[in-house]
Parts: sequence; structure tokens; C-alpha cells
Amino acid sequence: MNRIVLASSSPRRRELLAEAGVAFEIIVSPAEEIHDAAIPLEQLCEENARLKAAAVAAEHPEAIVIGADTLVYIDGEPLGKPADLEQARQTLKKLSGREHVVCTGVAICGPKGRISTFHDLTQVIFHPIDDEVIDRYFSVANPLDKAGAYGIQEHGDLLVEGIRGEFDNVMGLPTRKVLEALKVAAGEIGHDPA
Ligand SMILES: Cc1cn([C@H]2C[C@H](O)[C@@H](COP(=O)(O)OP(=O)(O)OP(=O)(O)O)O2)c(=O)[nH]c1=O
Repeated sequence: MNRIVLASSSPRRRELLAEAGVAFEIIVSPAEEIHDAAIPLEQLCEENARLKAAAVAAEHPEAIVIGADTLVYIDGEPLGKPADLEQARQTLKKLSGREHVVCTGVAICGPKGRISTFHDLTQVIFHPIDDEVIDRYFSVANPLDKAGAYGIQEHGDLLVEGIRGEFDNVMGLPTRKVLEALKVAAGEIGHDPA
């Protein structure tokens, strides 16, 4: 039976995959992400996911390896993880009262060297927010390890008015699509992942 490995340090991805009923282990990928604004976001997040998964798959060729990358864009501008709370505040002000896009790319490396990549897009609409709301948000949630300086799953209702698309995808993993892709990968080797 092939092992399933999640090549990620993200606690959110771990939680989502576990909730989906998949038995897996974690091996954090040593791969460096690419940040190149000239590459379209859909392509960039898939490429980063592929780099993360491939680096772990190279060491564990018998496993099915999952890598992912979540990017947040507004007006074509990427919003990374903030370096400090002041940068997080500036990022949240950019998102205030507006719609932005969250794109998560996923790569699944199969044991025969096959790699499938895909992505999912979710539109997120923010309430108009001021410094008071941002302060309240910072008192209950940590914006620092998250692309876009917020976690929709962590008191997201303070900031988020609504979404179009999948909630899981904003959190870091489009679970439904991942399960479908795992079934395909498992079918190729005759093993049911969930
Ligand atoms: C927008 C948003 C992002 N995030 C998180 C998901 C990801 O963990 C993170 C985006 O950074 P990523 O670079 O995609 O992932 P990571 O560095 O946390 O983990 P790894 O590369 O090892 O897989 O932001 C949320 O938790 N909630 C949100 O609402």
C-alpha cells in the first residue's frame, strides 16, 4: 500500500486533509517558492506546488506526495505573508471593502513519476474595515503566517462579507479536488486513499 505524504508545514492543510478522512504523514518540503509577478497566478501557484511536492517525492519515490501553494491577489498584485503587524495592517487596509482572489495550486506526485497539477480560485469580499476592526482582529487572530494577512477560518467573520467558491481553498487546500485527484492516483496503483 502506498503512503500518502503531505509536503507542507501548514497546520491548516494538515487539518483539512485529516478532516477529509485521508491517512497521511507530513514531510515538510525544503523547496523554495518562486515569487514572480510576471507569471500568471494560476500557473505560479501550480508551479510552486509542483516544486514543493517534487522535492519530497525525489526522496520518497514510492509515496503519493501532495504539495500546495496559496496566493492572494488584488488588482493583479500579489499579497504575500506580512513581515510584521504593520505590514499586516497595510495589507488588510488594501483588502477593505473590496473583492480579491485566493488561488491555491496543488501538485500530486504519483509513485510512477507522474505529476498532476491543478488549482482552484475563490473570490473573497471584505467588509469595509477600519483600524478599530483591524486591532480587534489582531487581538484574536494571528495574521503573520498567512498569505493576505488573514485566516478566513480564524475569526474571518470580522473581515469577510462573503465568498464565491470554496472555503477550504481559501484556507489552503481545495479538499474536494484533492480527493478526486488522490482517487485517480490511487486508481493507477490500486489503493483507496479514503
Ligand atoms: C488567505 C488565507 C491563507 N491562509 C494560509 C494558508 C497557507 O498556510 C498560507 C499560505 O502560504 P503557503 O506558502 O501556501 O503555505 P505555507 O508556507 O503555510 O506551508 P507550505 O509551503 O509548507 O505548504 O496562508 C489561511 O490559513 N487562511 C486564509 O484565509
